[in-house]
Amino acid sequence: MAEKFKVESPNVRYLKDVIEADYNYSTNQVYEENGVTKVKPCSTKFTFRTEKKVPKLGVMLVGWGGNNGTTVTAAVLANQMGLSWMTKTGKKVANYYGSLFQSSTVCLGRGPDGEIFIPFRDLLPMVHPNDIVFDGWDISSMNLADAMKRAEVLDWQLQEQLKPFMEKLKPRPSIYIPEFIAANQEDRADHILHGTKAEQVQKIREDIQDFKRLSGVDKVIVLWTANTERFCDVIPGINDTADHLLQAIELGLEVSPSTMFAVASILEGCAYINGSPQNTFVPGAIELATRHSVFIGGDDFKSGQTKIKSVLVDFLVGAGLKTVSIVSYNHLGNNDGKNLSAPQQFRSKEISKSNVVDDMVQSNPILYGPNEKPDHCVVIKYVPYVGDSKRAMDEYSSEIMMGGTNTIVIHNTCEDSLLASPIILDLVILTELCQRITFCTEQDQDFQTFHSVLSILSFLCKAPLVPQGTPVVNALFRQRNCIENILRACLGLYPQNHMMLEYKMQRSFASLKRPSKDLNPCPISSKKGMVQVNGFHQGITNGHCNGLKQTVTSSDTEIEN
Ligand SMILES: NC(=O)c1ccc[n+]([C@@H]2O[C@H](COP(=O)([O-])OP(=O)(O)OC[C@H]3O[C@@H](n4cnc5c(N)ncnc54)[C@H](O)[C@@H]3O)[C@@H](O)[C@H]2O)c1
Ligand SMILES: O=P([O-])([O-])O[C@@H]1[C@@H](O)[C@H](O)[C@@H](O)[C@H](O)[C@@H]1O
Repeated sequence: MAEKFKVESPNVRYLKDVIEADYNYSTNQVYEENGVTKVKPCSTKFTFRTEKKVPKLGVMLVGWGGNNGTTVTAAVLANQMGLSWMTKTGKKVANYYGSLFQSSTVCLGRGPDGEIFIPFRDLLPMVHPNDIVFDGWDISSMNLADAMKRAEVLDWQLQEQLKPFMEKLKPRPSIYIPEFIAANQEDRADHILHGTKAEQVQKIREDIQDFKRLSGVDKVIVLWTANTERFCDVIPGINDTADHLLQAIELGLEVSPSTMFAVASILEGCAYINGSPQNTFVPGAIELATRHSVFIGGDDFKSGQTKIKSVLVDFLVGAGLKTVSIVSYNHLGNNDGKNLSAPQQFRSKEISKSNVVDDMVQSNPILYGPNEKPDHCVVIKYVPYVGDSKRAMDEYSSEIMMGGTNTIVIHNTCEDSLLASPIILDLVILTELCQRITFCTEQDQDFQTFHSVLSILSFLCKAPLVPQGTPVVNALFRQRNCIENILRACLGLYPQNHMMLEYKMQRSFASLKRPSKDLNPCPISSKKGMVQVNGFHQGITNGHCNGLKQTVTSSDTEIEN
């Protein structure tokens, strides 16, 4: 596929199969010396390689018959076919709103007419969601059309159009261990595998092989969007190492269904993503993924209430306002809410929803003493009538100057599955892209992949899984910038620093005119040429051109706008 744009740089090479880019990775190392805090700017030269060929991607969903599984499948089919449908508020058209890659943009840079934005998905060759082939498993035997109806997420006119396609999709029988999810899920479980744990893991592996063979996809990614499980105890000798975990499965000891799926996926060389909050990735699973150089990621889609929290608290603490109380309440009536009405399953979710402000709080010792953190209360109630339309109510109280208090209250109603579905797409598309990226440094010239624990997925997860000993970042825009800047680095492009110095100087250096072939396309220094407007030094006020002709002259070029 032809590139959407070309980076004009001697550091970027568009080769037959890869885009190769040299990139200076700049950081600032801080250390104490003789009681003095010292900062040392450092730069490491990376060379990135991104394979240009986008594969045919297969995605196998665990929990395919659930609200998220049916909704994301239906959304892709509707977009593939360009469906539209009538509702009481008028015509609706299939789209991918809520997807970082499909519906947000990145700024390439600035041209004579201002900043140039492109769709995030155009930054590097990526899988388009319309091309994804779905398959999966569910403990419920319902075909996807009936399951979509059961989910009560999508408008009926759309469901009617999709029914002939969705009813052909049938989940594969799955692993069911009752004590890991709420007892209220039992009446749903009519489609389960039997046999030993080892036999069930083997069957899941065979399912993956079967899907690959029948669909002709080039690669498969497995994603858990089944119900939230209770946490698993990490037990030495059982799941603390890869070998112990494999042995525990052979011996039929305590291993959760989600971890069994993870093992099966890893052994099949398939990336595995956990969209729920339970601790699927016990140490043995992480070691196994690392041993097999397979990506794993999670935990728990960051879709609504928590996403807002990871922005609002970042803003408050970053603005020097001391958030002292956070209460996050929500009720919903879908099957997820029903499963979460059980204490152990709720506890898994409470943990993932509660830790999301830790990094922001710890970033500001002016406001917070050691180990001091805001009161933080998470409440989830199951109210069947509201279905997938989650009602979230949040209250944020912060201490402000001179003993004042600021309280922000938010009410947020949304179809939970319509927030989660685009996140599922972003998770698998970003994971697949990362499988095509390798890099080396001047000091270590053997090309390597990202670490098996794919922490770049953090933007999409409530409880980011990161390599042991590395920092957990929850602040949403730091997470988003991480993704954007890594992808920009694969193109030799600098991060957006937002300094806009060229517009804050008395003697502008920026070449605002479209760089012609004989002009040095890079900004050029100017020895003279104050910003003059008809002889007067005048800026542009309030973002509006003052209507006067502004001419900036310099030794090499004349800029006129
Ligand atoms: N906004 C969101 O919807 C959102 C956000 C974050 C996390 N999540 C998590 O995503 C998961 C799915 O959410 P949902 O709304 O689709 O729930 P859901 O209950 O509608 O779907 C879950 C599906 O998993 C199936 N299932 C349960 N155990 C299984 C097993 N062992 N193997 C295969 N299938 C199994 C169930 O039969 C059901 O069809 C939940 O864990 C939820 O907490 C959802
Ligand atoms: O992502 P988010 O909106 O903060 O959290 C959501 C919870 O509020 C909701 O109760 C639960 O059912 C969803 O699975 C999701 O986890």
